[in-house]
Amino acid sequence: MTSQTTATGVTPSPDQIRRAPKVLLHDHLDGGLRPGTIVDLARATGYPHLPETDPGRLGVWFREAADSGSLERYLETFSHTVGVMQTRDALVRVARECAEDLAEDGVVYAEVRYAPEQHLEGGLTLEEVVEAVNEGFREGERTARAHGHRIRVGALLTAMRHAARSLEIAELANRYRDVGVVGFDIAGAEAGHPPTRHLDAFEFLKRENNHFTIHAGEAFGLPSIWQALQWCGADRLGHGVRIIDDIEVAGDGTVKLGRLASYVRDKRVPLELCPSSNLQTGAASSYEEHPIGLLRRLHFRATVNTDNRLMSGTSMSREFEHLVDAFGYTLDDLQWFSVNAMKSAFIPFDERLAMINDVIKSGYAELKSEWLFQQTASTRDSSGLEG
Ligand SMILES: O=c1[nH]cnc2c1ncn2[C@H]1C[C@H](O)[C@@H](CO)O1
Ligand SMILES: [Zn+2]
Repeated sequence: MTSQTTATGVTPSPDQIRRAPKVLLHDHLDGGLRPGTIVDLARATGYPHLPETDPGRLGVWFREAADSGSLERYLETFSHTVGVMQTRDALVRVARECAEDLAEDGVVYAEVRYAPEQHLEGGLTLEEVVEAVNEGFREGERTARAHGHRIRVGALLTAMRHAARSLEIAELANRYRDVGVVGFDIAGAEAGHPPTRHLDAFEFLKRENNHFTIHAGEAFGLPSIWQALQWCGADRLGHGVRIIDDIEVAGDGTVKLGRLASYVRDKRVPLELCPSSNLQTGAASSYEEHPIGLLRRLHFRATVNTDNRLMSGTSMSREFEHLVDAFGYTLDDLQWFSVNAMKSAFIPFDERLAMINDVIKSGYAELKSEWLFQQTASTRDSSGLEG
């Protein structure tokens, strides 16, 4: 694909997409390990259950096993990544590499989530887990900077929705809120595990003026989104893609929003959309048919995310590439998604504003101006003015 103009902007090349400043709000630490690191850690920690020990084949195994059409089967693959993340050293390394990989991909701000309760089998306490991951993120930010990339990473602490530790994890997130943790989440199989089972955790966080997102509207539809917003008070929706069920598009193209979809749009509720992940779990059937196209047109607060880079063999750049191919998005569209995501981050308003004005808008302006100069040069060449 080469860069070209459209009426509304510039269609970006893969290289421009990689260099564009990107913001990632929904990425799982235990869904983004490098295959080679999983093999190393399994060897170092004596984890005997890996389905493959060659990194290349292991990467393929994760993508294929996760490509099942069911969220429950998709989630089974995490037993191997979580299985090798049970020591302090493993957690520091995985978090450091996560920050490095995101920075290398042009992500300038990321909120990365994980469930501390899943990393206690080697004898770590919840606090030791959080401190190890924070240390890894700080190291990764430093090594990224040494390689010429700037990234800031905040952690979201996830509680598993089938378990009963959400209040404890919410309290943990609150204790570490000014030291690396920016919010809270619940994840895991959606059907049969409504978010309302965790009301005490959400009410605690609201009383503390803290932030949280909820995985909702992925495998289960509108009732899950409604509960997450109207019972639990979620600030953002993890996925939320099934809000599309409350939007009717008539044959003549007119669009009618139901009450819930109107609320989500009117209140600017951020949707943490994850296109590739949705294709694997069956929440969408192709990139072209993914609801993000309509949601972007209707000006929902849509954001683009990776969910699990290992299981989907993806990155932020690849997610953007898929959308550029499917919907003809321009640099202006990618900037719109990035600004939407930055507006929706859980860090303070003044810091979000500075990221938008001093990093994101200026980064996209630079990419757009590059194109302008290339065009000018080739126009002058072909007009013979240079001769
Ligand atoms: O897309 C998802 N939906 C629900 N749960 C998920 C998804 N991706 C990962 N998880 C779960 C599995 C991980 O072990 C856990 C914490 O990151 O979150
Ligand atoms: Zn997720």
